[in-house]
Amino acid sequence: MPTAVVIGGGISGLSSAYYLKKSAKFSKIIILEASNRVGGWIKTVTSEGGAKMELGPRSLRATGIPAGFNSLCLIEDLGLSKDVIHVSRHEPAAQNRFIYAKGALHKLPNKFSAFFKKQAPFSAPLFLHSFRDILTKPSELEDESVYDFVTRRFHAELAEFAVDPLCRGIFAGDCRKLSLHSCFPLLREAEKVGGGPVIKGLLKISRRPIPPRRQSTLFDTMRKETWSAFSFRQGLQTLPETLRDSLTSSQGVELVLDTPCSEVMFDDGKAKIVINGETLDADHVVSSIFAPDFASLLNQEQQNLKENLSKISAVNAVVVCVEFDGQVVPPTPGFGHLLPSSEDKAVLGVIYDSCTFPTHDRTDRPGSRYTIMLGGAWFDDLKAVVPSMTDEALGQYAVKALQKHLGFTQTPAKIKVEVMKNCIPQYIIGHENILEDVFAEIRAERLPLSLVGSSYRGPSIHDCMNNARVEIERVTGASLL
Ligand SMILES: Cc1cc2nc3c(=O)[nH]c(=O)nc-3n(C[C@H](O)[C@H](O)[C@H](O)COP(=O)(O)OP(=O)(O)OC[C@H]3O[C@@H](n4cnc5c(N)ncnc54)[C@H](O)[C@@H]3O)c2cc1C
Ligand SMILES: C=CC1=C(C)c2cc3[nH]c(cc4nc(cc5[nH]c(cc1n2)c(C)c5CCC(=O)O)C(CCC(=O)O)=C4C)c(C)c3C=C
Repeated sequence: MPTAVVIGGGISGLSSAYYLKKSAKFSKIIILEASNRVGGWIKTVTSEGGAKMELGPRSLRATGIPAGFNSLCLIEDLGLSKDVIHVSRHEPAAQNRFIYAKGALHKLPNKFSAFFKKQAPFSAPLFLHSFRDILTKPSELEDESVYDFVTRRFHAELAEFAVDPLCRGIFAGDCRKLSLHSCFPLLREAEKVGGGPVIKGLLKISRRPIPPRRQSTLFDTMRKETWSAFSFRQGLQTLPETLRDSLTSSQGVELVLDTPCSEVMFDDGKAKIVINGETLDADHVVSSIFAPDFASLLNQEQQNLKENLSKISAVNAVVVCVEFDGQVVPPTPGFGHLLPSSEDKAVLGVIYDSCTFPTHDRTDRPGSRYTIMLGGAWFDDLKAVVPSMTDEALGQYAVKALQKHLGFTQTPAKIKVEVMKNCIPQYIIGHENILEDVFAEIRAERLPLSLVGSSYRGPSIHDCMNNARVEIERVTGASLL
């Protein structure tokens, strides 16, 4: 009776368990979760009055095949289509994205004509920066930083005022250290297939037909209704909770909460997993936890693997969700604004939650929600300006930044602070080499081990779910979309 053990009950672990179950190749699937809940970084809290506060991720991007398509198929199969809420591409929350630079808010270009106008904080129309792209040959480098790539092919100004804040809004990371190869593989590929010009390469790639492997009504709806981003009526936590319910109501699946795995050993093609001092035998192990945390569970026999996995780093962030009484609106409605690191190291950006998903506002009376994100790769800079690092001091610091950026004089009625340790892995230059060594060793030693989760190939919820499917398809040989 083959048994699979999944370590971690975040979105990657739950998706892996779902696909393991779907494959019907294991008669027993055990999910071990250290905390008392599922979802990992996905965490929605509902305050009195019914307002939803997302303490981690808040939306999924409406994107195509394969990763976005995979998520919508899974959401549809879980019976969640009716619970999805979306922002359409034509709404201000999708059209208006800002950066706060040189002490003011600037709208990022959102239509073709905007590229031909000079728009602060840029010193020239953005189309001028595309000339260098046309004239620059492809790089021979194996990898380079995202910042170096953009500066080499376009302009340092684009790197500083657009790409630096973008990387803060996806990786909470520093684009001078992040790897182009691992963070934006499509841009690297575009340079290669375009023979230089990235714009030409992106056009070529976009013309490649990727036939869908199945039909999805929800995906068709997304396209027809031109969604930009989506969530769920009761918040993002609906997704892991529905996965949990689907799994625990299936035969042969066991979810064990409050149970950290403390050791993993491999012997003769099998695995032994230690929990609460007892040993569990498994035919296959799926680790969905942060790579260095998994490394710490391995013994000296896997010294090489331990060392390589420990090289993957992550950053800490602080999420401050605030709620005002009444209508407190930004100068222009939009998704939110990001800050270049040259503007403010400690403050990453602000999300205008009520503009994006007003359905999540309190239902008993008017209220307005915002989220301020702090720290990331600049966590030490945050510590320097908020030495006590108490929830109260962090909350006050975040509110001051919000008031300054948006010109508010009101103070929020509610402030919720969440300090998140190692919440977002950093794919720094050379990340792909580490992964190659790790996966080569697993193959060479025939370890019954799958590594999934945000530590490896993409931090978005789409990436986590799609990579889980791809890996379980590899292990089981089943087609699972
Ligand atoms: C602030 C923030 C905002 C984000 N915004 C977005 C967004 O808008 N859109 C988007 O797509 N993505 C976003 N992301 C990224 C996304 O949320 C994460 O990458 C994703 O949720 C990671 O899921 P995971 O299952 O791989 O890992 P985790 O969520 O870390 O899950 C791992 C689980 O394993 C458990 N665990 C740890 N150690 C053990 C052990 N020894 N034994 C058993 N269990 C263990 C943990 O308790 C946890 O539940 C955001 C992330 C953060 C932090
Ligand atoms: C507008 C302000 C934003 C802040 C501040 C922010 C912080 C932040 N984000 C992540 C991780 C991710 N965010 C992702 C998507 C995403 N984030 C923002 C904005 C802010 N993020 C937007 C507008 C989006 C949607 C992207 C789009 O629609 O184009 C993702 C998923 C990326 C994907 O490929 O789908 C991640 C991951 C962290 C860790 C963070 C600060 C702690």
